[in-house]
Amino acid sequence: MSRGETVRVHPDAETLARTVALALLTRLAELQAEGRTPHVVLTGGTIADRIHHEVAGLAGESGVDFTDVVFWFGDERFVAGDSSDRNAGQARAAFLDAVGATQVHDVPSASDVASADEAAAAYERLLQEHLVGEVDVVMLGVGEDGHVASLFPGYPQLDETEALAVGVRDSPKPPPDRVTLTLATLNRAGAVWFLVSGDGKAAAVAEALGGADLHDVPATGVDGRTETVWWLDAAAASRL
Ligand SMILES: O=C(O)[C@H](O)[C@@H](O)[C@H](O)[C@H](O)COP(=O)(O)O
Repeated sequence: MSRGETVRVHPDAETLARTVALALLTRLAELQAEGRTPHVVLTGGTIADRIHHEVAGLAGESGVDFTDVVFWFGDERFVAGDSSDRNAGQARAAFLDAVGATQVHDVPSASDVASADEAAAAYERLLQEHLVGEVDVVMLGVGEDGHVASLFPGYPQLDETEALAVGVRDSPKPPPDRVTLTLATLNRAGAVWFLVSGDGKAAAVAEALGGADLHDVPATGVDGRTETVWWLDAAAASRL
């Protein structure tokens, strides 16, 4: 395990989602109390969606000013802007609209630009323009194959060292065309939170925490500068 890496196990997905939502709201409130504008990188996926809904339910009592939080996406499915597959659309529906977030940086869609590479280049420019300093919290779902964002085992994007965001073709998880932040960008975060639920992920979690090669288990390649937390339910932790 890296410096500052912790594992937090909760009995089930529901408790996990509620706990992560509360932790996020607490972190945002603390950062704002220090006079900072928090930057958060969101992820797609099922457990993230549950967490997002919990955030919407709990936001009112949190004291967080969501107009003063900047949201980014760790990856995006390269589909039409109005597709229900878009991580951005799902996050808006789950909580961003409900909490009144106004600073949400979407990855350009297939309705805006011609290719995932073009969308990635545009997102990189946005990051360069609006991301001063580091991201405060990066949230990452983890696939059964150990992928995070759209960084898949054996794929060349894992070795990208210059670009902040890159296009992905032939993704093993549909849809095939995607945009992802690179490891270099994800590793600029103060806190990295892995969000993992279900026994289908147990082997990937055990391998990542066991120090697998990042080309085999991409989650191994991401570490927060001050904190890396594996938020798990009991099923995802069952092989630890
Ligand atoms: O766009 C996506 O699909 C993702 O951002 C991806 O990295 C996701 O977070 C994991 O695949 C976990 O997804 P599940 O929680 O649905 O398994």
